[in-house]
Amino acid sequence: MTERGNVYLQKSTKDKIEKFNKMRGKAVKSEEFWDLVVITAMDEDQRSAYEIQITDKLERKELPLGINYHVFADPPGCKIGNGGSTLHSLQCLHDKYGKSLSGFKVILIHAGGFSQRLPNASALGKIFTAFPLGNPLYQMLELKLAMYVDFPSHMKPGMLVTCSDDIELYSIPDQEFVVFDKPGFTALAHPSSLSIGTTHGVFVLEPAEVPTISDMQYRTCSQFLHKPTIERMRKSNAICKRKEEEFVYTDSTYYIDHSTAMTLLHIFSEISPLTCEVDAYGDFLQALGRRASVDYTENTANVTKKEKGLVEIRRKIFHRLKGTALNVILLNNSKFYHVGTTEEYLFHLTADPCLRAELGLMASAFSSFILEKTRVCVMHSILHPSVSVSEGSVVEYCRLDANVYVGSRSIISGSWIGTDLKVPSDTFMHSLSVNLDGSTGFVTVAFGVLDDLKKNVPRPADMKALSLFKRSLEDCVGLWGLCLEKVRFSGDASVCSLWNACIFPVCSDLKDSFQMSLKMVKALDGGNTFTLPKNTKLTSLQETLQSKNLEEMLKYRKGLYEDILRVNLSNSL
Ligand SMILES: Nc1nc2c(ncn2[C@@H]2O[C@H](COP(=O)(O)OP(=O)(O)OP(=O)(O)O)[C@@H](O)[C@H]2O)c(=O)[nH]1
Ligand SMILES: C[C@@H]1O[C@H](OP(=O)(O)O)[C@@H](O)[C@H](O)[C@@H]1O
Repeated sequence: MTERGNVYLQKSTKDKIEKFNKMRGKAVKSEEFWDLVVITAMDEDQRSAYEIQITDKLERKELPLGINYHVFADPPGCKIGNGGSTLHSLQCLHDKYGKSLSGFKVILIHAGGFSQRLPNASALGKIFTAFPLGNPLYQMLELKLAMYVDFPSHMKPGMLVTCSDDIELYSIPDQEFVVFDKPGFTALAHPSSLSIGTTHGVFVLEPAEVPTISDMQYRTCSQFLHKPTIERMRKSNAICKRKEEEFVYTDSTYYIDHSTAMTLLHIFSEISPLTCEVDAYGDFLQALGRRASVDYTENTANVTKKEKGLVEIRRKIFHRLKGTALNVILLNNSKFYHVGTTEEYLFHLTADPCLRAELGLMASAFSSFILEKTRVCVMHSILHPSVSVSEGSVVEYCRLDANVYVGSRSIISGSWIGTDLKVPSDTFMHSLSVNLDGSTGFVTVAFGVLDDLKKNVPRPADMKALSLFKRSLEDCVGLWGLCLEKVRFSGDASVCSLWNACIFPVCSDLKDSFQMSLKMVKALDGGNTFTLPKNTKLTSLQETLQSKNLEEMLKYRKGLYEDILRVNLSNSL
């Protein structure tokens, strides 16, 4: 992107944020905003957690008022993916609004799933991930609504489909608008490197009627490739060139008009109840365009679980959608950010100067303490003035007592860190509240920031192959004085991973919980020894989420909120 492009991008992003800020806590006119904001959840439990948070946000005047916010849970049973959830949400909307849906502009934000790659969002949801900007503090939901704030007034009734772990920034010429008025699908497209293209959707464009270079172009797509290899991009003519530099146009968010939404609803009636994951990108967009071919339906390389019936369902979707237009809006001065892993989260919130400048991210947002450093991120937290947070780290929803030290590239979330404690670098620690036999307990999970929570082995005896803080899990449990054979994995015993390893103590106090887990972490670097007290109840992150005490976690955040307001008020006097 040129320097001039960058200036436009920053200005345009700032304008959108300002526009959205004016809508927060105010009743909006129907023309200027969405008629319905719909968020999807994986199950009823997640739905109620999201609903409570939306209600609290409306009360705190963090969101525009006067429109309907809905949270729809996926039906019970197998995971249906964001495509299945799109279909199910359409059904819920149709059941609720009937014919009047044909007049509504809807934004559908997918937020189901465990967020295993960004586990500080597992309990309360990725869409409620805090970002260091705004007053009141933004979460991903506000960021999405702000970045798309110009869409509803230039859109025909229909639905904008988006996920909760990506952000798109764009600028277009003054007096022009992103217009969604065409039948079929209309997707936003961003110039990206070929390597980004391998992990997202890539558009193959029909030749332009009149070749022009502009910040925004309306084009047609002949084929959509999902997570293609570079070789495939080349073979399919997906690669474009500007000043000798190769790039591809990748996907993010897309719009469907009302009549296409009804086609999807019809498809749903033919394939429900769903017994497999359907992808809103791979399974819908690959069926579109003149050159779409059924071949992809057999390719299950990108599918997490290869359930029976998947290929058949994909084929049905393909045949029903074939012939539907795939329009693309090339946003040539735009950026796509994915914030769905701990690595991406740390980079964009601390190290990345681009997103910081574009969104105006702060080092310290809605917290009791202003940090001098720029490459850190403290949000919704109370820090004693003697605290030190090293560069590259994020602290959110925490209390840090006197002389606490946090090393670099660490994530601390929802915790209370007692006086004089030192958290090593590259450490992820997240405290959660649980319901235990009628009383409240606390669990602080701890991982290396780059540990893979999804990697699994078939038997507990194979835990040597799982790596925690660069040590094998087998070594770790030995260092904590645990008997190898007694280590439990919650849930499905044939899938043993860091996600379901019952290695974290349940404590009766939040501060003690952090301290005990920190001792375990420190025992792993050889510096300190630590043996878990006999009869300590141990649990996993998976099990903790199943028995999470939502009220307690939200109460803790609310307490912090009130204390921060109080501290900041007294500091300003
Ligand atoms: N409602 C619903 N949303 C989903 C489902 N699968 C994925 N999503 C959403 O689609 C988007 C992309 O999915 P992923 O990045 O795989 O989300 P995830 O499963 O939470 O991520 P990890 O556990 O970290 O791999 C996210 O916004 C998810 O919330 C689903 O089965 N139901
Ligand atoms: C924004 C979307 O991200 C998806 O990836 P995941 O978040 O599902 O990993 C891709 O699969 C889609 O093609 C699209 O790019």
